[in-house]
Amino acid sequence: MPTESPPSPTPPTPRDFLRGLLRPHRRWLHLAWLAGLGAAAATVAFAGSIAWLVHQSLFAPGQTGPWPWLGLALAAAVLRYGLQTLRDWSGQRLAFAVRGELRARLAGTAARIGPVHLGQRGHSGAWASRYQEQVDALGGYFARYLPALGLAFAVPLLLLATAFALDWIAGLLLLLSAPLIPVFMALIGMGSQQIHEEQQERQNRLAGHFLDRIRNLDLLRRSLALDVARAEVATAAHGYRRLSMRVLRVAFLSSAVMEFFSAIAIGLVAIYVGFALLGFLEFGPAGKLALFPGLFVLLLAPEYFQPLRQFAQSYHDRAGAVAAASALAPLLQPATRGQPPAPSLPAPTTGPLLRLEGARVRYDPKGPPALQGVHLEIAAGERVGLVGPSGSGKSTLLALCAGFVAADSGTVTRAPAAARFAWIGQRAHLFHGSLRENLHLAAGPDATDAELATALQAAGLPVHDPTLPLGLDTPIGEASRGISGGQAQRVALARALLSGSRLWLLDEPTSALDRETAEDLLARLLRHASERGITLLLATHQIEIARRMTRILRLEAGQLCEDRRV
Ligand SMILES: Nc1ncnc2c1ncn2[C@@H]1O[C@H](COP(=O)(O)OP(=O)(O)OP(=O)(O)O)[C@@H](O)[C@H]1O
Repeated sequence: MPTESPPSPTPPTPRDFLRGLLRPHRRWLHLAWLAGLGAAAATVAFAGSIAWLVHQSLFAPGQTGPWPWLGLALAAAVLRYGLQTLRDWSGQRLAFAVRGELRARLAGTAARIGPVHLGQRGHSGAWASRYQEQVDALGGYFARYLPALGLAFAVPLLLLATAFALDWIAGLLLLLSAPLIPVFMALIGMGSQQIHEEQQERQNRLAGHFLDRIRNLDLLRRSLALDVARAEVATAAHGYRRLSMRVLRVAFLSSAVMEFFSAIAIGLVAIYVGFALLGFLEFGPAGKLALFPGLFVLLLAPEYFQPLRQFAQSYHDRAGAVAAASALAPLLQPATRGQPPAPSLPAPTTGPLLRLEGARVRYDPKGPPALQGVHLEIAAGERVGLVGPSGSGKSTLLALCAGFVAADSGTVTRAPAAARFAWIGQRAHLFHGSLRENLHLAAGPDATDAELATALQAAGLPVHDPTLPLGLDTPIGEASRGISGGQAQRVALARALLSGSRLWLLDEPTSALDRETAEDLLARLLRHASERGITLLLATHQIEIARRMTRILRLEAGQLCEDRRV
């Protein structure tokens, strides 16, 4: 029964994405808010006890000693410090948990969508930048902005209620000055978000740009274009620096606006309290304002603005996080158009290893299919050669069997023995690390050095080869730097042997090698496969290689046009 591709899901908005990230870790935010509120209550106790202490020592010096009030002030200060530390710590815990989970999801998505589709969601430089910098860019939002957001409402309300209880005019002054700040902050914030988005886009481009040039250093040197490449990287870096300075300017501007308005408001309260205490103001409660409530309110005024100030300082964290979220959300989409999850048919316990029924693969929903109407059964132990002109769909058929791409129509059924496979392409993908580490990727962490050496020997690369001076400890650079192409393919064969897979998918494994090395590698590959009863699917342009298989499939324009046993 054919399956059609569902419409591609739209990524969540940045706000929904951020909300989704927060949901499982909400408790840390609640703890931060509670600790912040507790710290505000301790601040009220501290200001009250200091104001009372001054009042008593001026107007009733002999009544009670200063010690109880000093003790209370000290206890309140210590409590406030402790609770503020708890608030900051909970915010950091929240950011830590969210970033860890997001990185795990990104890595999981990259593994799930596989190598073919990974490139469609951004080049490797952009993935690296998103995995590292853009996930980090969310840190400030969770560690500072969200705790500050809740407290920017709750703490001023608590202090405002206290101020109103002491003197309603002072309370009114504070109340009227507060809304100015969010209004100006919002105006600045609108511009800041756009700059953040531009900055992150520039950062991605810079990472990709740099990586491309590093990868192609040999080519650039040979074509004498090093100076041009250097100038291009310098221009891109300069653009990024200019944009970073704009981000900083906006951050400073928002803090300055906040400081300016809070200074004016505190000044107003101070003038009111001062004039009322001196007896220049006769109206309302000002006429009979005593030192205790006056001083209490004056001490509370800067604290009233403190949460708003923190909110303002962390506001650009929000802009940065929204920009990062809009880049990260599409990466975590479950599937894009044309690659729905493969139909889940019960895995057969007997019968063919792989069965394709009317399989169609389309990379571009509007373009022609790369494969269509492929009906095929491959039995365990078969050695199948895939031939056909360039672009006929050989690699796509291998990718479909591997599960790197899904059929957008038709079905692919894999027997349990095909769930694990080894892949050898034109160039082995080796990672920066030692030879041992590269082999452990396939063999698992428990494989012994003797097992690794045996596999290398079988692949034609003895561990005591003079070109491997440090044996299994020989360092290998990314893209197999430090060893030859032939040796890299032998490492790939050793990995296939160590993996214990019953199915080997081979995409022109010898095409980049000289004739002698290619012949040796192919002979070893076929010998080990037949000794172990391994099923082979080998794409090749060389018919003489295909003739060494037990079956030949010919593809043309994505269709299977010949299937013959040799
Ligand atoms: N990742 C991709 N995204 C978009 N189109 C692709 C992708 N990979 C392959 N194609 C297209 O699918 C078609 C089949 O390509 P495929 O690589 O499977 O052919 P091939 O027979 O392996 O070619 P070659 O022998 O040159 O490697 C081609 O038209 C190709 O342009």
